[in-house]
Amino acid sequence: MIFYIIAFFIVALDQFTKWLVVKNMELGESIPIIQNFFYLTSHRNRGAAWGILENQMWLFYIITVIVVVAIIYYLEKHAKGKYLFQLSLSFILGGAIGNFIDRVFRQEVVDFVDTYIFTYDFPIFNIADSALTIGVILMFIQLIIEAREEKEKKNE
Ligand SMILES: CCC[C@@H]1OC(=O)[C@@H](C)C[C@H](C)CCCCC(=O)CCC[C@@H](CC)/C=C\C=C(/COC)CC[C@@H](O)[C@@H](O)C[C@H](O)CNC1=O
Repeated sequence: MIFYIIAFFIVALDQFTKWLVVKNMELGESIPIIQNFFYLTSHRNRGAAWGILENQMWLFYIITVIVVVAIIYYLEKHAKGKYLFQLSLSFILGGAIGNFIDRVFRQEVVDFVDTYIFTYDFPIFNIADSALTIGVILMFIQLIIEAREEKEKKNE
């Protein structure tokens, strides 16, 4: 249950920050937070990461619904007791729902985190993307731990 609450807070934080950006910033406006490193830039994306599959909204609805159903199924059936796995699923769930709300009500995703990693202007993203990426990383860590445990069991 706690993991649905985590997902809810991620959605709430994501939607609140996007609302602030839409309400207080012009499209394309950029506010330097840390010169040459971190800016708040009001941006919209009609695609997925790096703007791929632009305007394929139905594809995004289908993928997101599959992702959400799969996560709830795993949280209920296979992730009991594996807290890192459950945490990764709640982060991915929150991120997917956050961007889904944008896609349904705005037909585009609001992005505002604009970082320059060295000179490369990394794609502008949002809280939902961060939660998705953190969730994906945590899931990889969980899978590596499980693979190690399997190996140790075999070696015993
Ligand atoms: C993060 C997933 C993208 C997110 O997927 C979603 O919504 C999911 C729930 C639904 C999609 C239809 C399906 C995912 C397609 C897979 C994908 O895309 C490969 C992802 C790689 C990823 C490692 C996991 C790298 C990093 C990305 C970025 C940096 O993220 C910190 C760039 C984000 C900016 O391009 C920003 O404009 C994106 C915009 O906000 C819309 N966001 C989405 O489509």
